[in-house]
Amino acid sequence: MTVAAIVPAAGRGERLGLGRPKALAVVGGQTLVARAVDGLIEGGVDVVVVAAPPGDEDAVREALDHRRATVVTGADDRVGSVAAALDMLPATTEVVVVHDAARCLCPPAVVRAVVEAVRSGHRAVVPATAVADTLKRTGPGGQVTATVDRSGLAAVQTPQGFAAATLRAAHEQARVRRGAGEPVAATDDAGLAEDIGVTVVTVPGDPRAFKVTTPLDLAMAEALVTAGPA
Ligand SMILES: Nc1ccn([C@@H]2O[C@H](COP(=O)(O)OP(=O)(O)OP(=O)(O)O)[C@@H](O)[C@H]2O)c(=O)n1
Ligand SMILES: C[C@](O)(CO)[C@H](O)COP(=O)(O)O
Repeated sequence: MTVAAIVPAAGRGERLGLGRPKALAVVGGQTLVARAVDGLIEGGVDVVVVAAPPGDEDAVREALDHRRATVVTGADDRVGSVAAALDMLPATTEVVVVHDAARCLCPPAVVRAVVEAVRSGHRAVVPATAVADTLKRTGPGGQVTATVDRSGLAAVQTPQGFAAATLRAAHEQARVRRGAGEPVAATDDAGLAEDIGVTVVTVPGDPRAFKVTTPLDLAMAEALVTAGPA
């Protein structure tokens, strides 16, 4: 059974503000994209396809060095980048995990848990953590309009795992809807699977799988790498 990984790495990293793609930012001497790919391979995936920012494909290939990964050109948004990589997966692929380059310190154990849950028969699997903050709904002027009951809420990470046919069907529907001028609101692949009626299950996520989004996140990643294994 081939387990493939798609690594969306084509974002511009506007919130990080380095003036170059976030996937090429460096933590402990390694780029985020290289770290993410290493974690996936250590987690047991057989094939890796990375979506690079258009124009930065060679820089991503260089960052990946000798790693077993194919680089494709990404798109304007994450859904398009994942779709471009999905087209490149071998036909023998049965399980696919989609993993943000930006979640570069995700422990391989999370990759294994997600793959195992798909192998056991779930069509869509996400790692999830509890929400720590109190959540408020806000209106005009930032005024609080309600306190949200967080007991039924989870913060969802990547890698997200899918039966290959499910991920293909979910992206095909998104493509068709976009082609018809309909907006596709999902911010993750599990959301696209939900849109076609697939049940998504959770496995425990890990705080180290946080997404490097801002300069503070990058500093936190650097500190964690310097501190060594938890
Ligand atoms: N067009 C895009 C946009 C995002 N991503 C990837 O999706 C993941 C999650 O996206 P996010 O953290 O929001 O990254 P950016 O889009 O780069 O961030 P920003 O909004 O600050 O520019 C990242 O690994 C990013 O590279 C992608 O492959 N293609
Ligand atoms: C896919 C994701 O990492 C799940 O938490 C997240 O939705 C991606 O972040 P974005 O800011 O929505 O691109």
